[in-house]
Amino acid sequence: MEKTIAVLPGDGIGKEVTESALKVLQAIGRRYNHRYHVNTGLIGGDAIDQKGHPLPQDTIDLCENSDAILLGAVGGLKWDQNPSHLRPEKGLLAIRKHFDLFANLRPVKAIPGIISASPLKEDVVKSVDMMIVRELTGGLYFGEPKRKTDNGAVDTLVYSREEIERIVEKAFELARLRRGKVTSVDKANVLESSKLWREVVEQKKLKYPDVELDHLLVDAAAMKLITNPSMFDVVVTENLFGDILSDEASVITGSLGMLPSASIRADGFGLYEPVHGSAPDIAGKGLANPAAAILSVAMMLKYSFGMETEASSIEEAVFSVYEDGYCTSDMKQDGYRVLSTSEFTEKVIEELERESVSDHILSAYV
Ligand SMILES: NC(=O)C1=CN([C@@H]2O[C@H](COP(=O)(O)OP(=O)(O)OC[C@H]3O[C@@H](n4cnc5c(N)ncnc54)[C@H](O)[C@@H]3O)[C@@H](O)[C@H]2O)C=CC1
Ligand SMILES: CC(C)CC(=O)C(=O)O
Ligand SMILES: [Mg+2]
Repeated sequence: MEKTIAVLPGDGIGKEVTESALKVLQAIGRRYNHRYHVNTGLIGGDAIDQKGHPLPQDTIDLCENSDAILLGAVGGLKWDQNPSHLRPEKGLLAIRKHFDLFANLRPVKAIPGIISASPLKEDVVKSVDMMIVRELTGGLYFGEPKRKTDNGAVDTLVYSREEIERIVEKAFELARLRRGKVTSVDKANVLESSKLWREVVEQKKLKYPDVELDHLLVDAAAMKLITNPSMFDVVVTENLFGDILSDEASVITGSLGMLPSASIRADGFGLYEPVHGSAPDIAGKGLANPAAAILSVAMMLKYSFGMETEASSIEEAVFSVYEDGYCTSDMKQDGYRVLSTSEFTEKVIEELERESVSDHILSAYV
């Protein structure tokens, strides 16, 4: 099997964790005899500095000619005072819109082997396994008018029925493959866009009588994520709410550095990136947890290439490192040895290669 991957490291720790992700991807290639052709492109602050645009045309061309996109993160203090069109984040929003990557999947699971890294009580988090489905190409981040003057500013939260229908359909379909429950999160007691959201969800429900549905207002959902996170199977919500709730949900795992994401469209083409940002506060120090980027590779193999076995082997390898008593500094626990980004990555690769040997031995007998 051969695939071409566009790799966009971006800024800050995006570069560091993408390096880890690529090492694991090549280890998967060795283990399963796959060939991954990697082409690297510029996005975000680096692209502004080198090309004068947060998403240069040659990066778009590179991605158009690839089977999937792996992205690190964008942003940094250096560009925070830039005019809006020259902020790194615009590059990320632009690539999502360009490729119509409307469905952002953010899985949140308790991490076996280091449950205690969560600041929440073990009996609250131990069985958590949710999928946050965030609408990614509409809402407040893209609505017009969007402008600021000295005397005021405006952003516009707009959704069409079709934009809501397709993300809600995705959520119900995913719920059928999981535990059969959708929780729709909105602010229907105030926002007109949420009132339409809730109407569409109720209409879609009629097509999925086998799927359980409940609605939560976003403020109540934020509270439930802490008090009763295991109530959630699939959570579907709009762009801004999903952005905020997924960072909050990362607490359950013990670190934002654990959360991968898939941003996909109807034909399965996708962009895979950690939920976290460029973390300028720890960039360049070898402290970044690469797990989110590594698990994003697993999501790419699963959602864009249908390689469930290969995806599971990455997840098992990551979890094994924690079970063996290792972690990165963000998950620091008594009794665990703290590893640097590269040391943690090497441990994951060792686990993948160890499993490979055991597969080989097993295949000799079955
Ligand atoms: N997808 C993307 O490219 C995103 C970009 N950003 C950008 O990132 C920059 C920094 O934003 P922040 O609000 O600080 O968010 P952030 O997600 O970069 O960091 C938040 C906190 O989590 C920690 N953290 C994040 N990832 C980590 C990892 N892998 N291992 C260990 N610790 C980790 C950071 O050290 C920081 O204390 C900004 O320019 C922002 O616009 C923010 C979120 C997502
Ligand atoms: C530029 C931001 C919207 C990135 C972010 O926070 C996210 O996608 O989670
Ligand atoms: Mg975010």
